[in-house]
Amino acid sequence: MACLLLRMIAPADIPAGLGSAEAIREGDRFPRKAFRPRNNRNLSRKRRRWSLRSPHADSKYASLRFDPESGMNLPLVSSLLTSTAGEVAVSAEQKVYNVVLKQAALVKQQPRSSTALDVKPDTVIPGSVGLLKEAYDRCGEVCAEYAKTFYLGTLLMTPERRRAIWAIYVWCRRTDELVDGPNASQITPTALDRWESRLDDVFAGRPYDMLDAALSDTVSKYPVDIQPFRDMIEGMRMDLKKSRYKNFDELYLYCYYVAGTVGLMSVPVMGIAPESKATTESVYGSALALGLANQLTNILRDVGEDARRGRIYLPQDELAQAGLSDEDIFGGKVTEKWRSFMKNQIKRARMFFQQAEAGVTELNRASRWPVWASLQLYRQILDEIEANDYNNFTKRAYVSKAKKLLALPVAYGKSLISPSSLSQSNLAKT
Ligand SMILES: CC(C)=CCC/C(C)=C/CC/C(C)=C/CC/C(C)=C/[C@@H]1[C@@H](COP(=O)(O)OP(=O)(O)O)[C@]1(C)CC/C=C(\C)CC/C=C(\C)CCC=C(C)C
Repeated sequence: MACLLLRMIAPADIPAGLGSAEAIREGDRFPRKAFRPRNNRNLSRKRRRWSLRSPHADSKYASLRFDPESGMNLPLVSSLLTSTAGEVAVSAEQKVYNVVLKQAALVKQQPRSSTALDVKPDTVIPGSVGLLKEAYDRCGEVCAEYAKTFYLGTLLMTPERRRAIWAIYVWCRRTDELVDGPNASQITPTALDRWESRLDDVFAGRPYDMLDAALSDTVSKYPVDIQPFRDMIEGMRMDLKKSRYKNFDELYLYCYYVAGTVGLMSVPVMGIAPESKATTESVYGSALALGLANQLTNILRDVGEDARRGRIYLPQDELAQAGLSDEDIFGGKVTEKWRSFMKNQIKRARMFFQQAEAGVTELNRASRWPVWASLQLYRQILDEIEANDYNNFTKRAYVSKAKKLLALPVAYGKSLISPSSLSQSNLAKT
C-alpha cells in the first residue's frame, strides 16, 4: 500500500529510465518532510584550461611525495600549473586535497567511536514510520543486484553503517547510470544540473523519492560533506564534454570526480578505528587513493572498449612521449611501445593502491573487510592485464571466480589486523 501511494514520479528533466534496474530507475516517491537540513553548501566552481608544467616529469610514475602536514603520501604528479598566459594555478592534486581537508575537518568535529551508537537515532515522523526502513531495504536490494560481493561484505558492518553505505552506493550508481546507462544519450548538462539541485534537496532534508530519502537520512546522521557528491556530478559533466585528457593532471581530476569521491563519501560512514593513531587527513588521503587506483585500473582494463566509443582516458602527453598516438589506440595493436607505456601506467595505478593500503587498517574493524576485498579484487585486474600481454584492446582482463573467492578469506585475514597491532604505522601520528 505504502509503495502504491508513494510511487515515484520521475522528474521531467531526468529521463524515466535512469538505470537498468527497476529500483534504480524508480525509487518510490518520498514525502517531502522529515529530514534536517545540513551541509547544504553552495560552492561555485570555476573551470579554466591550464597547461601542465611538471617539475617531476621523469619521476612521475615512480614515487610518492610525503606531505608532513597531512601525513598523506601524495603521488608525485605536478603541483604547479601555468595557464597559457603564464598565471600560476593549483594542480588537480591540490584542488582535490582541499576537498580532503574539508571532509576530514567535518569528521574531526565528532569523536571517534567503535559503537553503532555513534549515529543519531532515527527521526520518527508520523506517517512515515517504516518507510525509511523500506527505503534502506530497497537500497540494499539494488546493491545486492549490482555488486554482490561488495553487498556481502557490507553484511559484516553494523546495521546502521551498512544501510548508510547502501544509500551512498545507490546514489553513486544512479549518478553513474545517467551518463553510462541505457538512457545516457538523452542526458544533457541541464539534466545534470537538475540532478545536482535534487542533491541539494537531499542534503536539505527534502528527498524526492525513497532512494533519496535513505541518503537524506544518512547524510543527516553521518558527517558527510556535500562536496564529493557535487564533484561526482561534475565528473559526469566532464564525461559529456570531454573525450581526451591532455596530461595526468587532467586525468587525475577526472578520476577524483568519478571515483576518488566515493572514498571520501564512504569513510565518514565506515568510521576510523578508535584506537587508530593516524591523522584523519591521512585516512581520507588513502580513501581518495583507493578511488583513484580503482578508476585508473578500470581505465586500463577498458582501453579497447572506450576507444570503440571514441574515448581515450589516457594522458595524451605520455602517449606522445611513448611515441604513440590516438591512431595507435584505435588500431589496437600490441607493440613494444604499447607494452612499455602500459607498464608505466600499471606502475602508477599500483602506487595508488599502495597508498590506499596504509589507510584500510585504520578503519573501524567491521568496515575493513569489504574495503580489503574491493582493493584486492580491483588490483588483481592489473595482474590480469599483464597476463594478457597488455592486450587491453580486444581482451577484457577479468579476475576469475576462483581468484575472487580466494581473495575473500585473504581480505578477511587482513581485516583482523588492527591499527594498534601495527607498531610502526605507515601513517603519520597525531
Ligand atoms: C567498501 C566499498 C568498496 C565501499 C564503496 C561503496 C560505494 C559507495 C560504491 C559506489 C561505486 C559506484 C557505483 C561509483 C559510481 C562511479 C563508478 C562507476 C566508479 C567506478 C567503480 C567501479 O564500478 P563498476 O561497477 O562500473 O565496475 P565494473 O566496471 O563493473 O568493474 C569505480 C572504478 C570506482 C569505485 C570507487 C570505490 C569503490 C572507492 C573505494 C574507496 C573506499 C571505500 C575508501 C576506503 C577507505 C580507505 C581508508 C582505503
